Amino acid sequence: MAKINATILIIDDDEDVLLSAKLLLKKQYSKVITRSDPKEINQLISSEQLDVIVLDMNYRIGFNDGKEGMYWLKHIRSINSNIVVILMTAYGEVELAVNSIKEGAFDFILKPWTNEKFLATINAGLELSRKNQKIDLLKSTNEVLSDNIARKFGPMIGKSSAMQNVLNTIGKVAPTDASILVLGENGTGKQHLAREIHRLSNFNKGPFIHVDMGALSENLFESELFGHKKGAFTDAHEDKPGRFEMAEGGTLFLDEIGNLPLNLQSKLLTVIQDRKVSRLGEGTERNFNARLLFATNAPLNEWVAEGKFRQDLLFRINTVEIEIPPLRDRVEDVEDFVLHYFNEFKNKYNKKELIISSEIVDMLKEHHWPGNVREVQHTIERGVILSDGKELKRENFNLTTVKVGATNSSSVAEFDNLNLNEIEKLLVQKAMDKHQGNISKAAKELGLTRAALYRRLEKYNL
Ligand SMILES: Nc1ncnc2c1ncn2[C@@H]1O[C@H](COP(=O)(O)OP(=O)(O)OP(=O)(O)O)[C@@H](O)[C@H]1O
Repeated sequence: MAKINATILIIDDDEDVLLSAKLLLKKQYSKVITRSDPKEINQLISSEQLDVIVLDMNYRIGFNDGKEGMYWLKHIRSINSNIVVILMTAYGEVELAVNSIKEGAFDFILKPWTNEKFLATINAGLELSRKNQKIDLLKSTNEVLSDNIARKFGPMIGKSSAMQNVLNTIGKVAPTDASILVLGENGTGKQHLAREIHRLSNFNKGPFIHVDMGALSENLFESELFGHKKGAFTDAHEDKPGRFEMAEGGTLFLDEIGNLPLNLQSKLLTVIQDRKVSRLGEGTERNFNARLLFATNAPLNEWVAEGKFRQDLLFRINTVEIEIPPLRDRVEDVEDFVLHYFNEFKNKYNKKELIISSEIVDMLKEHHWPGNVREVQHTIERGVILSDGKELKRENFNLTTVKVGATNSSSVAEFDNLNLNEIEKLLVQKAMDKHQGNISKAAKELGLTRAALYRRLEKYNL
């Protein structure tokens, strides 16, 4: 029979005990170390990858109060709480052993032991030790991934007075527990701001969990947000935590909150009020402790009046409301965005010699940017890719939408008599025609996510 790959340390001052334990365990496990003096623990913990330590409770002749065993148990746990400690105790010291479990021992083995029970206890301990190690690994992986995502979002750009006001407000509210509702058109940077609030908050050591309500189908909302128990519905093949649980100790960002169906709005309200969640199909409630942030580009106040959004929920989520102005209303920021993305993409596409003239920057400053910052990002990326000389040229950009200030341009005339919704509909239609219904290409051109474009197609019946 193949041995289990594990290192077990046994410490007991009785050489007979050590010998018989070693004879039994070495048939099962790849490495079994025995020591009679617990003082060697420190050195062994640093030199060996220990999975389980089996520790006697008493070491000095005549002493059987178990104090030494308890001391070493606490000591091991303070150095590495992933190592599973199993205590060995003689008949009559069971009460002591039970106390040791309160101090973090995994279990105890009564001397003299039966081999079967001894092995079963060690195997169970080993399983826990493996789980502890896996959790540690996942925590580290999670930290690296979160860091990578945060880097992808980059620095906060916005020297315009409008953005300075926004940043000033978040500086004040980020360290509080207040729920924040971020408003703004698509691509204005709502998620970017939510991440900045998380960074400045007291929850910044925890995860940032983003839920795009616009991308969830109606029957998935509940289980995504609150989790489910195995068997709660046909596809629930295993227990699964919801996003509320995943955000524990961090921030839960519910994006496009306006997309939450009415019946779930009341459930969300109860969860936020009680700060408790229960998984679908499960009776027990779990407390949650996470910062809640919300965002939408929907006119929630109008929706309340139309009965599409619950007023009590709106009051709960908008303790502080922050509106990010569209980019056309903070033209002072355009140049910084252009240069930021220009540097990013010329590095990415290995065009380090490429330059951008002030004429091109001025041209870009005049553009209306209906897709806001995301449109700048995509426009510059496309421009850098299409450029072939040393300098970005006008023709590398395909700016066909309204130009601010270009009063005699035909595109302005075309939009002159339309309201914002009609212009949006026209732009969406144009992009869809141009790309023959290809959602990804049209979304990219408009500076929208696919989900955001789908919502508009639905809204305008296109
Ligand atoms: N102030 C800013 N500084 C730097 N980058 C920004 C800023 N605002 C937005 N961005 C960048 O613009 C892109 C779009 O921003 P984001 O996804 O936060 O917008 P959004 O309002 O949440 O969009 P949507 O409503 O479509 O979900 C992201 O790449 C983001 O990093």
